[in-house]
Amino acid sequence: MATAQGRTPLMAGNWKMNLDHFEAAHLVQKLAWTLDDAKHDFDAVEVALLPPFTDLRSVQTLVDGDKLGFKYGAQDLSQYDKGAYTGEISGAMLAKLKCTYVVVGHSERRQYHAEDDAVVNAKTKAALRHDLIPIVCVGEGLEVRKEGRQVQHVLAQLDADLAEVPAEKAASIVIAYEPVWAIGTGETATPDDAQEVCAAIRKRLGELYSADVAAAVRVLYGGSVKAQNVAAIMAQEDVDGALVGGASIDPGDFASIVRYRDHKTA
Ligand SMILES: O=C(CO)COP(=O)(O)O
Repeated sequence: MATAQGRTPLMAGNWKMNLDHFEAAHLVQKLAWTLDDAKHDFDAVEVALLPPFTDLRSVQTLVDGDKLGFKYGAQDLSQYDKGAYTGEISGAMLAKLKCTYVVVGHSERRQYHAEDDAVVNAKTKAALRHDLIPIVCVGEGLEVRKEGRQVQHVLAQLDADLAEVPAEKAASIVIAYEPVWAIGTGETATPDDAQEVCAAIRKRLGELYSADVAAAVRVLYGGSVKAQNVAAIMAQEDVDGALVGGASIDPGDFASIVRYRDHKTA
């Protein structure tokens, strides 16, 4: 069952640099048991696991072998397809592991690895070359938010990150709005804050591409999403899912987030 807007909600767990491959297998199994107990319909609410690179093979083996219903992907990729780039992982390697998604331009990559919009754009195009769905992250820092320039800031990132991405590819992309000040801080954007920027992103996609592309693209919110706040955020018209950090490595918490439709909203 899609949202009222016809888009399938996506709950994506960004494990960040947590869990080795043993721990990954444990989490996947616990999550599978919990969701199976709740008879979760993966077609109604898609669930993506985004573990560290070293866990991907284990996650793939479990998910594919036991037909668990999860999608999975990586947290980053190289902008290059192959060659002398020590330490990098290519889109082709991720595609070979049957990854569906790859996160691009997470604020932690931008901040700690000096990835600018040109790099994020190159990585977005690299993902698309290998038929991976990029989850392109955008979001403002606290200073920008205090000045009330969040929409302007995020749209400038979006324009640059999607430069030269053709319309036929753009419809499959996922955009994640992650205000930097709300990541790992316990601070959550209010549902209205999330809606304001997610709606602006969708409007811009309409301007850059077409009304059809704008209507098709899923826009996620990320930043301290928890079982307690997810339903109110998901009730917003232009929010199609969540990119969850901390709460995604606890099977009970993440299962509860995935099952947000069971929650009572105040
Ligand atoms: O960065 C995030 C997901 O990519 C959000 O992290 P938290 O949910 O831990 O705030």
